[in-house]
Amino acid sequence: MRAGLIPSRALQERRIIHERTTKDKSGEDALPGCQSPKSPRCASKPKTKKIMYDTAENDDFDREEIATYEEVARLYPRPGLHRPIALVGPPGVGRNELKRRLLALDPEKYKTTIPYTSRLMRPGEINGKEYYFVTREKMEEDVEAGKFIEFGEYKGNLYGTSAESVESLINAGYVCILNPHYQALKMLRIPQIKPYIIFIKPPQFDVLKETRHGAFARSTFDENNSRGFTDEEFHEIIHSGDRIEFLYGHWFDETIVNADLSTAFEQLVRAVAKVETEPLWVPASWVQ
Ligand SMILES: Nc1ncnc2c1ncn2[C@@H]1O[C@H](COP(=O)(O)OP(=O)(O)OP(=O)(O)O)[C@@H](O)[C@H]1O
Repeated sequence: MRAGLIPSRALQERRIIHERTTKDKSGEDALPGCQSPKSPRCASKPKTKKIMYDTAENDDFDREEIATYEEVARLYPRPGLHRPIALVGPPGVGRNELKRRLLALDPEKYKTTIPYTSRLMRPGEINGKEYYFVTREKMEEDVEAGKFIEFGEYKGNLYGTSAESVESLINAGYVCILNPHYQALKMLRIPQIKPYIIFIKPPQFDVLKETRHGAFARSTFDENNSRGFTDEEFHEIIHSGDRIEFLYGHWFDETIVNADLSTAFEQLVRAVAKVETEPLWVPASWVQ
C-alpha cells in the first residue's frame, strides 16, 4: 500500500492497534484481520515511529472519516475486473461462516489472503499455506512502511494481512473474499482494489438468540469456543453492529441481515453474481 493512497490524514498520522484476538484451529494463534478477527486491529503508515494508539473505540477518530459527498460513476463489469468482496460487521455476527461457505462453493474462483506472522513455524507447517512466516523485524519494517491493511499482536507475535496479498489475488484473476476490520476499509477502498463492501448485520435480539442457539453456535468471544453466546454478547454484537453502521454505512454497497444462515448465504451468492454482471456505482476516481 502506497502512502499517497491512504485516504485519510488521520491514518497517515496514527498506527492503529487493537487488543482482542482470536484463535486458529490449533487454539493458540491469533488471526487478526481477514482471517478471523476477534482482534480488531488495523494498520496504516504512521508518520510517528514507536507510537501506537488504540483507536478501536475512538469515535472522534472514526468521525473524521465520514464523507459528506462523493462523486460516483458506474463501473461496468468486464473481463479481467475482479472486485474483492469485503464482509464487514461486528465480531460474532457470522462473517467467517459466510466467508467459509463462499470459499467452499468454488475454491478455484474464490480465494482469501494468507496472513503474515512473526511467530515461529511449527513442525509440519508449510510457509505460505496457513501463514507466511517472517521475522518480527521484517514485519515491523513492513508495518512501518504501510504495507499491511491490518495487523495485530497476540501472545507476543505479530499477525497481519498485507495489501500486496490482496492485490496479487486480484491480479491472478481470483475473487478475493475478505472479512476485514471495519477500520481497514480506509486502506482497502482504493482504485487498485475496488472492493464491494457488504455489511453483515445482526438481526434483532430475539432472532439472533434463537438462530444461534438453534444452531448450537459457539461463542467467538470465548477463547476456547467452548460455550454458546451469552445474552450480553448478543447485545454487544447488536450494539457494535449499530456503531459500525453509523460510522461506515456510507461505504457499504449492500447490507445482508444474517438471521437465517442459508438465506443470508443465498443473498451473498446473489450479491457476488451481481458484482460480476451488473454496472454498479463506485467512486468516480475508480473508473477514470
Ligand atoms: N445465521 C446464523 N445462524 C446460526 N448460527 C450462525 C449464523 N451465522 C453464524 N453462525 C454461527 O455463529 C458462530 C460465529 O460465527 P463466525 O465465527 O462466522 O463469526 P464472526 O463474525 O466471524 O466472528 P469473529 O469476527 O468474532 O471471529 C459460528 O459458530 C457460526 O457457525
